[in-house]
Amino acid sequence: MYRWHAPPPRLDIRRLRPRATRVWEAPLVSPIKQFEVVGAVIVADGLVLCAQRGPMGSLAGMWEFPGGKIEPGETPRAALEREISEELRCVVSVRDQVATTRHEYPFGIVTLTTFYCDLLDGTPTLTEHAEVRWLPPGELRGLDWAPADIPAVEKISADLVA
Ligand SMILES: Nc1nc2c([nH]c(=O)n2[C@H]2C[C@H](O)[C@@H](COP(=O)(O)OP(=O)(O)OP(=O)(O)O)O2)c(=O)[nH]1
Repeated sequence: MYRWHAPPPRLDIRRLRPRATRVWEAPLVSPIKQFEVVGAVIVADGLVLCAQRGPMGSLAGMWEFPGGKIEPGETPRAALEREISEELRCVVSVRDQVATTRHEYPFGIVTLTTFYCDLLDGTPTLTEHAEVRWLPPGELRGLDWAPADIPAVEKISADLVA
């Protein structure tokens, strides 16, 4: 007696789905760290305060605008007032924003927002920086700035150089 056999189902590779990756097979990729940072462009008597980072840690020896990371729940301006009080032992009032830039460093991505500031009280005192210098705006470009700061340095030079 003739028996009809259906042909075996053909393998359709489009229907093959990769099986779910098991946790222990997932690639070990740590997320890129992100830092929200504020910097103070303190201007007094036509001079701009520049600060050199200490010899240890990230961007050692490079020049920056004093400041630091914004803490959770803090506004950028409040963070800047706090950082300047902690780092330079003086009081500033925060004025207009200069620039916001994002730079990818080997250790993470820094989004730096800089503000013009007035010095209200105190004399900048070194607590963690190697050095501070008051420079005319036209001389800012001569320092070895942290890469995230370059657009702000350009903007300040354009704003303040007569
Ligand atoms: N403060 C400051 N940090 C800058 C500037 N440009 C720039 O790339 N950075 C980088 C350096 C650091 O990696 C990061 C800020 O970290 P920080 O160490 O100064 O911050 P912080 O005072 O909150 O430090 P910490 O308490 O976490 O130790 O941003 C700048 O103009 N000012």
